[in-house]
Amino acid sequence: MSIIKTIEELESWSAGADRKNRTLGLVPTMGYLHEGHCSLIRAAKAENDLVVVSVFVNPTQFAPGEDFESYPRNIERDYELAIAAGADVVFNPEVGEIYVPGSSTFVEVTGDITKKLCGASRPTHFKGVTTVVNILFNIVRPDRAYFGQKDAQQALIIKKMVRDLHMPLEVTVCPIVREADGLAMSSRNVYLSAEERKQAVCLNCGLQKAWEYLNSGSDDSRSVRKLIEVIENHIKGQDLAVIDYVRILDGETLEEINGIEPGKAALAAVAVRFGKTRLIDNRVLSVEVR
Ligand SMILES: Nc1ncnc2c1ncn2[C@@H]1O[C@H](COP(=O)(O)OP(=O)(O)OP(=O)(O)O)[C@@H](O)[C@H]1O
Ligand SMILES: CC(C)(CO)[C@@H](O)C(=O)[O-]
Ligand code: BAL
Repeated sequence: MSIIKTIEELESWSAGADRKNRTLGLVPTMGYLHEGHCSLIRAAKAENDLVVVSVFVNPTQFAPGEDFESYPRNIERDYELAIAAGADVVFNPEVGEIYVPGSSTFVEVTGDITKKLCGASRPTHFKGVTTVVNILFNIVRPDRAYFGQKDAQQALIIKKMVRDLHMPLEVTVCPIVREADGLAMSSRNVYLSAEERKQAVCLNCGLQKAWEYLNSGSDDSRSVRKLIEVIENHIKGQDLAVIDYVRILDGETLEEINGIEPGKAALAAVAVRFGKTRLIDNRVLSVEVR
């Protein structure tokens, strides 16, 4: 099997793959694969007979001036890593294969869930994501699709889209895979200079400090305002870090909350720029019901 570039080739593979009796898991990616992606492929392989990994740098989720052109690409290496992790097929279409000439249809999830966090900094981003994910679902027709918790807001939005539109598949969200020092793996980490890379660990450390404060027993340990301050103060200690956002919101709806309620998950999410590189990370915060 080699890299599949067209829908026609994918359909002919699918026709020979006994799809009626075999389940298929899809792992959508933008390529430049790392261990985070491989963990999704392994999860897909454990639960399905067949696994398709798509590698497509989707232009509609990048705004003008963002890094669409310079996004790291290495399809040969991606192919090797995907197959080693258990993929049956790597689907790597050209832009014109996904977006037919004259294409003008978008799928958009509305409300707080797409407007907050990355939706505030990248207002057209999620409309591009939900549109391409929809197109990939229509082409591949998976039984299950796999996404990473690193992009927590994206995962919530896709789950909502699937629910709202009665899409006939299951969405699984896999845990964040981190480097040894705690930095969340991301294809964009390769943009970082040596000094930026060292300081980038502050996203995860700031989130860890919030977790520790939440469990410290202080009077204000459940206060969202205080926990945000804890994270911000930690990140501001790094001279190259420029905060885009630090927010703590309802873990399902991304609505505003004032405090962490027992038995209810909250999402602490951060986006931080190091030069031209924008990194994101998050942690689910919860306290036990007593
Ligand atoms: N560290 C990680 N752990 C778990 N899943 C991840 C991780 N990094 C990416 N993913 C997931 O892999 C899928 C494809 O992501 P993508 O190709 O954009 O990689 P990325 O490393 O997040 O890239 P970027 O640098 O663009 O954010 C998404 O569902 C994403 O959440
Ligand atoms: C889901 C996705 C592959 C859609 O282009 C992308 O947003 C990503 O890699 O997270
Ligand atoms: N994983 C996020 C894809 C993006 O930033 O466009």
